[in-house]
Amino acid sequence: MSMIADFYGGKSILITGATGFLGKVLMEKLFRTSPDLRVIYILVRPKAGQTLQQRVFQILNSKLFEKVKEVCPNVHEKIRAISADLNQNDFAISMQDMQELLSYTDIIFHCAATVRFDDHLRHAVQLNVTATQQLLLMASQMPNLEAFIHISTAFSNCNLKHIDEVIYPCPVEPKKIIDSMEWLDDAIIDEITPKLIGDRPNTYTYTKALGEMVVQQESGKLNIAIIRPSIVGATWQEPFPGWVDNINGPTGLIVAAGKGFLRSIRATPMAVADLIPADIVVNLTLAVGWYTAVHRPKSTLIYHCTSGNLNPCNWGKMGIQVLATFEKIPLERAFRRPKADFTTNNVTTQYWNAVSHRAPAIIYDFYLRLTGRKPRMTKLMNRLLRTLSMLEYFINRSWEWSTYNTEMLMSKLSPEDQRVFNFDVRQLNWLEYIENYVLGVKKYLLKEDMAGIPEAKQHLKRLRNIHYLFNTALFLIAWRLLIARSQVARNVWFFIVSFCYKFLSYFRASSTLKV
Ligand SMILES: CCCCCCCCCCCCCCCCCCCCCCCC(=O)SCCNC(=O)CCNC(=O)[C@H](O)C(C)(C)COP(=O)(O)OP(=O)(O)OC[C@H]1O[C@@H](n2cnc3c(N)ncnc32)[C@H](O)[C@@H]1OP(=O)(O)O
Ligand SMILES: NC(=O)C1=CN([C@@H]2O[C@H](COP(=O)(O)OP(=O)(O)OC[C@H]3O[C@@H](n4cnc5c(N)ncnc54)[C@H](OP(=O)(O)O)[C@@H]3O)[C@@H](O)[C@H]2O)C=CC1
Repeated sequence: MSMIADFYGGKSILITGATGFLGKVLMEKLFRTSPDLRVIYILVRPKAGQTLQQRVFQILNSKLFEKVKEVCPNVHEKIRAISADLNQNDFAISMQDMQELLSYTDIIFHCAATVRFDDHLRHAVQLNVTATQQLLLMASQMPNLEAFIHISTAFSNCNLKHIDEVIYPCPVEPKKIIDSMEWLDDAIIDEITPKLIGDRPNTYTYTKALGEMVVQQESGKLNIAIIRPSIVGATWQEPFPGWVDNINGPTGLIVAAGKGFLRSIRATPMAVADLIPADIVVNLTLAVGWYTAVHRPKSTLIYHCTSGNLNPCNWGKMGIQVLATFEKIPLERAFRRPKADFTTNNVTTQYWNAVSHRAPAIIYDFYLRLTGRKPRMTKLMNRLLRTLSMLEYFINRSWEWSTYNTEMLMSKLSPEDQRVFNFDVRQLNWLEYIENYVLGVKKYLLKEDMAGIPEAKQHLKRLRNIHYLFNTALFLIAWRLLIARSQVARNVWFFIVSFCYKFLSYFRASSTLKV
């Protein structure tokens, strides 16, 4: 009998960010392990021309929720989508919905955030700080609330090398930042952003750190915990291996490598790749929800959900396994054969960017133009290079995260809960996980059919032949130009040709003698 699954039975749970990558995996696990929960309220905004209902319908009818429908056939009755925009005052929730939320919510999982690294500070503060503050205010008016679980990131203090499960204060108080965002204009905000974020690489990590401070300051009498996952990757085991549906973190680069766009990446192969599968994050989150509500720790506990100190993998190992998987199971219609390498300094990075990224894009766009089509590869390549430059900070450094609270929690779980809500990253086999991750990218993100693999392999063979042909032509042109200009080159060429001729004459003579 799982105590955690039992705990969520009959509960009304509020999830923000439920339409996001982590939010969906969280909802799925909740429904699957506690089908008798009362309701899951999700705060959703209409998006991309879809109504709330259409968004929920799409989620519930996705592959991710197939198992849920077997154990919880009335899942659509247990999910209550509430129209909300976290950028608005009171989240633009109707009075009636607000009343329902305040009266019934037992547990809150706050996952919503902007995870864009380059978001404007005003927007990042609004979502990652102000919205968190507003949600805490709402929570403080909920008479039945048992726990408030805030999802942060292990990189909120990435300016430090060793990070403990504590909140590190930022120099400027979050309240001051929130206030100033109201009256400063965009130009001034742009100017002060580098000063405010200091030695953090982007507005995302900075505002997530401010968000944690707000949680600490506004906790009041609430029962709160903070979870800090590192780089969340595809699922490891549940509901099935390799599920992923967005291009954040390493996923976008895996796609780019598989399609042959990404040929070189500035990374330190030995730096720790602190990936953590989404299902591990979700299992820890649910265990933390249970522990916080039932054991009511005296202070706000922070849980690191990281892999580096317990079962480290590095970018080198990951990169090799990604490419090895693409050898066996290539993506369809690749631009070039998947072949990439790490560079370690600025000069080689610039060189390979010019030779392996920009030049092929220009040549391909030239070909598109010649054939009357719209050029697009240069634009796409510039986007990839920009993304690479944004991610570089995280793939050239290693961090140490202590995991005392996470390990303490593991020891408090019953053997059954340790099995059902497994967040022990030591059991993960990286090579197997990465292979499933790559397969998941192909199947669930790109929605490619496995039946297309032979054709994808054929396509790669054609690309290889084009590559050989192109290189031979390039060599011959270069050589021809050299011969025309240099006596030494002409002499070498004469020597090679006469050597080959003599070699062939010798073989012809000896085979004639044998006959
Ligand atoms: C020896 C062998 C070597 C072999 C090497 C090769 C193997 C390769 C594998 C190795 C990989 C190593 C990778 C390491 C990556 C490390 C990542 C570290 C991240 C740590 C961060 C901390 C973790 C967190 O807490 S946050 C969560 C992570 N957040 C992110 O990842 C967000 C990052 N992204 C951004 O900030 C932006 O997207 C940005 C700035 C990078 C690019 O912005 P831009 O405006 O240029 O583009 P977009 O508009 O954002 O998107 C372009 C395009 O993509 C579509 N899109 C965007 N997001 C999504 C999405 N979530 N889902 C689906 N589609 C998305 C978007 O619609 C655009 O499409 P269009 O068609 O052009 O409209
Ligand atoms: N992915 C990762 O690698 C990591 C993530 N995290 C943290 O985990 C949490 C979840 O991240 P993840 O699932 O990857 O992120 P996603 O970008 O996939 O999801 C973000 C969620 O927030 C919602 N949201 C954004 N803006 C608003 C708004 N104005 N009103 C209502 N909802 C909004 C999105 O809704 P919509 O669908 O409408 O856009 C979406 O549901 C975040 O707090 C993030 O900081 C921490 C470490 C690593």
